[in-house]
Amino acid sequence: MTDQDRNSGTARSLAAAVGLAWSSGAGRLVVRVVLAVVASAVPVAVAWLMKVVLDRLTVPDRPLMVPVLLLAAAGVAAVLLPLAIPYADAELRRAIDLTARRRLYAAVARMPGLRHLENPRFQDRLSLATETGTTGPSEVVAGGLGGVQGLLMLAGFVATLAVLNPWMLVPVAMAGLVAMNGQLRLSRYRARLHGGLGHATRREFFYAQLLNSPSAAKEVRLYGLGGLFGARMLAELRWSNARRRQMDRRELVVQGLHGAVGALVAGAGLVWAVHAARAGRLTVGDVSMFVAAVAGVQDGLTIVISSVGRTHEALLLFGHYRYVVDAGPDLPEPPPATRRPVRPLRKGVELRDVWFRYGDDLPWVLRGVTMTIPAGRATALVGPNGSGKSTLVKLLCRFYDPTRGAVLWDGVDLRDLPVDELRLRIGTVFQDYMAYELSAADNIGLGNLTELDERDRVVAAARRAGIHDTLAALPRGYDTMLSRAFESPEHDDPGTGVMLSGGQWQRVALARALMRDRTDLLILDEPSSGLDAEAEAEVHQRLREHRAGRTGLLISHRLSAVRDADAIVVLSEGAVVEQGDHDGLLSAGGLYARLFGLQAAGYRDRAWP
Ligand SMILES: Nc1ncnc2c1ncn2[C@@H]1O[C@H](COP(=O)(O)OP(=O)(O)OP(=O)(O)O)[C@@H](O)[C@H]1O
Repeated sequence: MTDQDRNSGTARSLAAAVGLAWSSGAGRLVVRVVLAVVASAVPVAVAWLMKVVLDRLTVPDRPLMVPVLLLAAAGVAAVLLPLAIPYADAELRRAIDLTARRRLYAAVARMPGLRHLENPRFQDRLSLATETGTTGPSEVVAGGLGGVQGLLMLAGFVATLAVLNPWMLVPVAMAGLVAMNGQLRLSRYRARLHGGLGHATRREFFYAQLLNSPSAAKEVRLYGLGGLFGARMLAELRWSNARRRQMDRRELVVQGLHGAVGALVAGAGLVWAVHAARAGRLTVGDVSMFVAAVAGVQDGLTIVISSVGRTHEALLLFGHYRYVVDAGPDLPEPPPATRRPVRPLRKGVELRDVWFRYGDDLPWVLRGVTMTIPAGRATALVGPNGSGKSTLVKLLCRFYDPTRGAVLWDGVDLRDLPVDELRLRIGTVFQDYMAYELSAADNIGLGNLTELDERDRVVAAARRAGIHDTLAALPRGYDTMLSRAFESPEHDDPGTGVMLSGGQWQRVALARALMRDRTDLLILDEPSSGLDAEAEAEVHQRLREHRAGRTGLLISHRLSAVRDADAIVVLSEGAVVEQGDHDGLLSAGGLYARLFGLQAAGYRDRAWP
């Protein structure tokens, strides 16, 4: 990246950050600017008033009351401003943070697919955007206002110094320029460091979560993984600390040099002022103001330099936020010319020579899959681990587009259909379904937001999934929290939360998908893997009744569950290797027959002691 690109990127980030601050609360921003201006004027005013008071003190009968009263007023302002400014900053920060988060999460929610979210590089930038990006604009504003305040104060004292001894300005300005350059380099280095730490920080967080999470606790304890994960977490932390230490040392050197040069300049100035006063060229008031002016210039420079550094660094980090917010959708919208409404499924969903891989540098997962899920029929998809079944589900829900080939809804390419309309017509139980730490009713109702609060619909879905009796018997029925993570202070209240078993959770997830029973396509990816034999048979019986006349795609490794499907498609290494009904596939003697034979033998022939 050239310096020019970098500068224009920083300028765009600056404009975006200020725009965001303005739209979050113009009034608060104006108040904060006024406070910055007043805060910069107070020290200059105090220095001048002090000079006036001292000079008048040495001459009898000169009126003193007005400058003394003004000095007292400036003193009150000097006490109140350091309290008011952090308060105004915090108010501004809260408002900006709210807007920044709203925009960030809206941008992520606007990504209809999974390509961005499943990309580790995007995840790194997203975690940086979440961690530092949302505070970026308030940092930019606070840093910018600090800079304005420092600059105004600097201007006042520079003018004062110019009146007393213009030559003093030369070393002061040189020391300032050197420090400013050092600070800019430091902030660029610090932002690069933050960017480089993103991955290590995520790994560290990942290990910390494993050590703390109740869901990982069983394996962590049984396999004695605590020490290993702890050591790996600390290794990530040590690695990040080493880089942070390097940064701190650079900062120490640059800021130490700046401070030493500043102190030398101030010392030399003081020697000159004392000599000039002795020689009668300066009054006592002049000396007092000179000392205040040199200190003020140094302070002003320090404020400007650190504000520039802080703003610059915040802008560079804000770049990650802008990257995520501006990333745009990860699936192309259908162009208006070819965009078609999603009609109820009449013929079926067809995959036509579908090839797919997750990235250009990754292997093919689907290799020329051609198959049809006919409307009103139950189709089963089976195949060994890693053969691409769940990936195919992702394409059906249009989380990804095929790399080659097409998925057609009644002959219309999914890419020509509005994705949100399409998804309203699909109900899915994913293999890695979610267990929301919410109430039982919410866990089911989330499957259809328009009916979230319709208890009878929620109960009907729970009945179909065979989980109604369990949920109705909970301490607060459907309003019981399915989690103990947010236990209320009334610890002995059993209604605060319960834990479900794996199979019960699976039924809840199934009920969630069944909330969309008016949809056209029901996809069940391993819906019964956690159920006991009786429960599985019962759920499949219910699903058979529910499926009657509907379009369904059932994925299961338990071939007994798919044997009565209208058609069974067998996938192996990303390709369809056979399809037909259960009897036809058995007599064909291919992969399906072999897998079915193995499972059946497992039940039949095992000799138990
Ligand atoms: N997000 C992803 N990024 C990269 N590769 C992926 C991703 N998801 C899945 N894969 C790869 O795609 C291949 C197929 O995975 P998929 O989950 O579709 O198989 P499956 O047939 O559902 O397997 P199983 O029966 O074990 O559930 C695997 O090799 C897997 O590593």
